[in-house]
Amino acid sequence: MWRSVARRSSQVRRLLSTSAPPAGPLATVPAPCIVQKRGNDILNDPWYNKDTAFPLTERDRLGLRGLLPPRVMSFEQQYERFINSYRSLEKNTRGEPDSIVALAKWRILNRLHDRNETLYFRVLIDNIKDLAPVIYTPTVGLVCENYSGLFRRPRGMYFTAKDKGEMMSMIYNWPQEKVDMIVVTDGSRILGLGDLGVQGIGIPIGKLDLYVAAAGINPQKVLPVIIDVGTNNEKLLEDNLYLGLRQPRLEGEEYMAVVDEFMEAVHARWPQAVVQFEDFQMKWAFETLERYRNRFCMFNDDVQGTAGVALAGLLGAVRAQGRPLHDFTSQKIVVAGAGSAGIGVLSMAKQEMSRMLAKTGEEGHNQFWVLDKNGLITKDRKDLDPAVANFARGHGPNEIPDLHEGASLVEVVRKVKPHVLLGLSGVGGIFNEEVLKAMKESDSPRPAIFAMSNPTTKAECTPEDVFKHVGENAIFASGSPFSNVSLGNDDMLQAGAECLASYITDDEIQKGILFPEVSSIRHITARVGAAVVRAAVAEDLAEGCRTVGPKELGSMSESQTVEYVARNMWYPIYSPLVNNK
Ligand SMILES: NC(=O)C1=CN([C@@H]2O[C@H](COP(=O)(O)OP(=O)(O)OC[C@H]3O[C@@H](n4cnc5c(N)ncnc54)[C@H](O)[C@@H]3O)[C@@H](O)[C@H]2O)C=CC1
Ligand SMILES: CC(=O)C(=O)O
Ligand SMILES: [Mg+2]
Repeated sequence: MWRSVARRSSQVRRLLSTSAPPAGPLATVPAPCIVQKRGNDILNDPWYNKDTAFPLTERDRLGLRGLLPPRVMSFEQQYERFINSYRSLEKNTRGEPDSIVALAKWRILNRLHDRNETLYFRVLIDNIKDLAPVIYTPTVGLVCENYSGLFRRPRGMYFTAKDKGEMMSMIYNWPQEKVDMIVVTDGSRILGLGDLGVQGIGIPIGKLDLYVAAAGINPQKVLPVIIDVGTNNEKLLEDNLYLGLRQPRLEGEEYMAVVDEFMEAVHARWPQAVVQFEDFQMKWAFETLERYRNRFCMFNDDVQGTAGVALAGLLGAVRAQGRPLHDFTSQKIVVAGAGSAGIGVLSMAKQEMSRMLAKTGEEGHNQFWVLDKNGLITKDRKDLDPAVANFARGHGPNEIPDLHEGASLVEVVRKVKPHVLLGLSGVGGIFNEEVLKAMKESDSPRPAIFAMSNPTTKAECTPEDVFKHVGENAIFASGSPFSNVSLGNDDMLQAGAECLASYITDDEIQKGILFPEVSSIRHITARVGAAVVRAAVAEDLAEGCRTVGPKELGSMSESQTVEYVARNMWYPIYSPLVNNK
């Protein structure tokens, strides 16, 4: 999961301190890599392929002599060559419509990804700020919408309703022995773009690319997955070129049986793999989370991951007002969107408030006003989902008089005068001029506006709108590249969120900077990762890895844990290849 803060350019600057852990490889001599292939099979495998950079000795060893042009290029020369082609493409497409340029950039990167993973990830890591929006939101939305037409080569695995009874054997078709991280979607709610069926596979692919680049996950051990149970998108069903099942979505027990079989198959082959659920429509997001969270190593990123990062932003907003963190418990928060993401954020914010209040023994109140497509949600609403009912406004003495069921956003903002206005509605532009002008009357000296819906066209407002209508002092955050590596349960998420929030200095906070600069993301993920490891150890949930067990993790100091995490991050360098066929 990733996002960052949008700010006026005058406020943008690099944030990292020099004491951050190293982002590059720790060993200068890479360990050899045993390869079972020879000749063309190596050139056609993007994981082993080095293109023109195979040294002559390796060409001899691996049966490559004569299969490549004679000149041996260095990694650096290959890198420069690619960057030059990328820059030429930028130059040549100047003035073209944004979507054409975005897809052209995505294509050139995708071709490199299909050919040479090591070079692809080095390019991505070194240019993360420029390229994250190409491999993830907003371009990934466009890619998903056009996936069937753009398709050239498969990536990841495709499980469908027609594979019932076969998944346990299908899972062994994946060529890698070991998988650590799976991102899976059923394509039912892709960003704010709705049901895109099988075309939603672009999301797991893009997210995993970010995890490799930002968090140092080994790309050989990740698996993007789509579970295709059909689509209710009429346009796709009528499209002859659509690559998914052309049938309406399975529902109820039939749907659940397919996802159950997939989870059992994954667990049978890789019992320790983390399975991240992504972009499932709300009902399935919550149902699968409840169903699997205690049986499998899984989490839902839209519900839990978003909450972790949003909480870090909410805590940052309190600091930006020059108030102690404890004052978070009295922040008035209006949320537009009561879906998987909105309810996830609200639940975590409520937990954090309760935790803070428990320390001082104070009593808390409902600090949230939640709206969905039918306006303000109150206890008068019929057929309320239990997850949403927790946040419905009632009729008690702490309620604002005449804020009725279904009240409009502008009415709610005018009457509540919230400290924070948060959008996770999937509807572009709903924080319009009227709503933003109402935010000017906020009880906070620095009103915070979080327009978190993706892709960009679905953001509730732009930063320009905010600074124009709310004022110079406003704080703005949006959904854009930033990675979160928090896994599993809520305490670990909380630790990650608090670490992220604490990473920003008071000076930066005063300038309205709530999240660190994305170009230095590897340094930050090492620290957030270490905070999560320490929380897992404290909860007795850490399993460790190879020779480092929970005991060793528990005896590490904070800085040793950061160093341990940084040392275990994958970094793209060519390893000497040794044949074993
Ligand atoms: N920036 C980030 O980190 C993340 C952003 N998102 C974005 O959040 C959006 C919503 O995601 P989900 O909650 O999973 O979707 P969802 O479909 O589960 O929920 C959408 C909610 O918005 C409400 N809504 C629709 N129109 C509205 C309006 N005019 N005013 C107020 N509420 C309205 C719906 O009634 C529903 O409660 C998507 O655009 C997604 O891309 C989701 C996860 C992470
Ligand atoms: C960022 C994300 O997870 C979403 O927009 O769904
Ligand atoms: Mg998502």
